[in-house]
Amino acid sequence: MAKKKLSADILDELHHVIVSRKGDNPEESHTARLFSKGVNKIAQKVGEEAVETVIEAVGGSKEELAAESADLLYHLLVLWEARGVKPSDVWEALEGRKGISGIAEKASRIKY
Ligand SMILES: N=c1c2ncn([C@@H]3O[C@H](COP(=O)(O)OP(=O)(O)OP(=O)(O)O)[C@@H](O)[C@H]3O)c2ncn1[C@@H]1O[C@H](COP(=O)(O)O)[C@@H](O)[C@H]1O
Repeated sequence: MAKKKLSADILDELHHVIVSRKGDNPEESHTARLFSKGVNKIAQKVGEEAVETVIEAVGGSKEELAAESADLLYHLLVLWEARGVKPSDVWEALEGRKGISGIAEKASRIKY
């Protein structure tokens, strides 16, 4: 069987699953459990997953870095939903930065 072609579309699919878990039983769904704990706890989890990603980036294998990155993206999507941010809001922000050098953008922010 042909292997499914994976792309960032999977983030939109995951977002739909995350939204569908709202109000579900926290005993049966990790996502529902996170929502039941509130934004502060979800934000804390994102911070933990970010640290774990950084640890794997400097000392782990590529596979471990990819796995921790997946954990981070999942928890970040849950955080966005908990704060009412849609993935498309973030995609728009990225789209708006296309063609703008990060270095030039930073220089434009420096005030003397
Ligand atoms: N991508 C993920 C995903 N990545 C990580 N995790 C879970 O995140 C948890 C992280 O474990 P930790 O011990 O760090 O955190 P914790 O259990 O909250 O413990 P504490 O930090 O509270 O002590 C694990 O239970 C992982 O299984 C995920 N849980 C769900 N998903 C996706 O979400 C979908 C829906 O999941 P449910 O909501 O559980 O049905 C799944 O089909 C997946 O596609």
